[in-house]
Amino acid sequence: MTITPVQDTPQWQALDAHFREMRDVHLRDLFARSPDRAERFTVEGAGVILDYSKNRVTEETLDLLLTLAEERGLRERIDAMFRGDHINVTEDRAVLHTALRLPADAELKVDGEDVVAEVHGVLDRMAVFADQVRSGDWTGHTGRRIRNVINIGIGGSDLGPSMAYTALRDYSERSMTFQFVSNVDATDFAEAVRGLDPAETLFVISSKTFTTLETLTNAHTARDWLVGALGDEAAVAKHFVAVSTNAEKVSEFGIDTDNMFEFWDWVGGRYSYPSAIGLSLMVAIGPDRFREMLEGFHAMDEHFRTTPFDRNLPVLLGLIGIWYDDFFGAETVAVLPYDQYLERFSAYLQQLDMESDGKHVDLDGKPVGVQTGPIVWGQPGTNGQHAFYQLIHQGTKLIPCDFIGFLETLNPLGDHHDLLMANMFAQTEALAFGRDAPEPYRVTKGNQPTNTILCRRLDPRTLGALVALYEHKVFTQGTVWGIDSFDQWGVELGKELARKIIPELQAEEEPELAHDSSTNALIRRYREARGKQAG
Ligand SMILES: O=P(O)(O)OC[C@H]1O[C@H](O)[C@H](O)[C@@H](O)[C@@H]1O
Repeated sequence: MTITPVQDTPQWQALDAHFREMRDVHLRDLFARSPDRAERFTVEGAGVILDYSKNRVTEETLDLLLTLAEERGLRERIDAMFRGDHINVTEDRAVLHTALRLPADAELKVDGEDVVAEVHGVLDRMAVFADQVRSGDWTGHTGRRIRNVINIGIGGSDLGPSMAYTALRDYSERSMTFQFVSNVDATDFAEAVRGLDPAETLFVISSKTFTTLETLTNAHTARDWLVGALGDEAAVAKHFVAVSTNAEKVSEFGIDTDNMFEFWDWVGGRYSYPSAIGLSLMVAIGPDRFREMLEGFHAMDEHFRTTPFDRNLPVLLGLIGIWYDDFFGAETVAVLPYDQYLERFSAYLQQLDMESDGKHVDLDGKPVGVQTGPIVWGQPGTNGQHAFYQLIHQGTKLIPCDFIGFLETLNPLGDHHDLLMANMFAQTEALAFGRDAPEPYRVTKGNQPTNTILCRRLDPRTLGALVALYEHKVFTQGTVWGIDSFDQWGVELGKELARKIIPELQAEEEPELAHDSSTNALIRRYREARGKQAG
């Protein structure tokens, strides 16, 4: 494949010229010029409304960005992804998270396999298991019903289910507890199990590869905790289930593959929570709600696949992001949900976006000549307003923001929701238009761009649509940059070095250290303290 560096395309150069005309244009003027701007720059799809009018764009900007997307082959790439082509080139894999949410009567064959039948086969098994646990039919080793579910996993095998569980807590089984242990720091496990009765606790060991250091360490610790308390190795069968693509490693660990829920190498870790990786979530919210969530994902998938780009939410979100990232030089994007249930949403998006588009070479392996994926961050509103918003309003940086809000609340208490939403609307207004004042320190210059994303209410369907919106935004951007959004080689070096350092920390004899002087000294200092702690 030979891909033209994006900055060498005439469309990019046209955008560059246009940027020089646009960089000092104020949102005040853009709104003054066209009274129907909000109407023209609002689109809706899969139950999600996107008002992108408070962005520093004109119709011309959008035309240029849309032409760029077409020139970069976005249409063909979307079709290739949904078809199951091996678009993850460095790992030679299909990228088919969209197949996880196809309805049962859909058809998709990939590499000779009927993907839809496989997906629904696993979903049905998950549903049977989830119902058994929820109803108390699945009992622990001593016959007690399961009251606590702990998912052990990290990265994509943790962030999706934990974010979605938090987001959908209102729909979850309140008589049970759900926890997510990820960090290899023992504190994570120790605090999760504090006060829990092992006889009532189920561990879901989630790992695509089943080789991840953190997850296997936590899984072994969990097994020791459980077997130590119940006094019988056989207890593992009733208290451990696995979610993985790697049956061999699962049985090596000691989990019967009858208690394993499968997914496939065409599901990337950070795209995996609509697969069996969502098992703990399904136990929490029940199979019906889980399927509604998949319908929401699918609705946004279809919107992305079939809607013309000028009305396509993920495409617009992606292209507007590129406008700031590459032309205005914005380094970050803040995602600010005005809903407490979405408190983990930006942490989830960090992996989705930064692991996907944090790349320095294109599909041909040549250095990318432009900035790729942004730094994603954020906190739920209104908390952020009393913390970091000051910098967005009056600092020297350009920080594009996505505001996410809901027209209805799940907790209608007094006038809380009016106050919450008033704050959200006020922020986007203040950021766009600012305020003049005689004292320089009071001046708020405005012209800070925002997207407003509105949905009716936070339910499983809406959550699915929102996640898919961001998945496809990331894909749109990766396609324009010409990078592989589906590998993550950058995480390997640190893992390899850690594997080398572990025995150096643990060796009885002083090891020969061949790192740089800083790393050597840090290791020696740690060994010294470790020796003292042991002594
Ligand atoms: O699911 P696992 O195989 O345990 O992988 C867990 C995570 O670890 C890796 O380091 C990757 O960076 C992530 O993309 C992945 O989600």
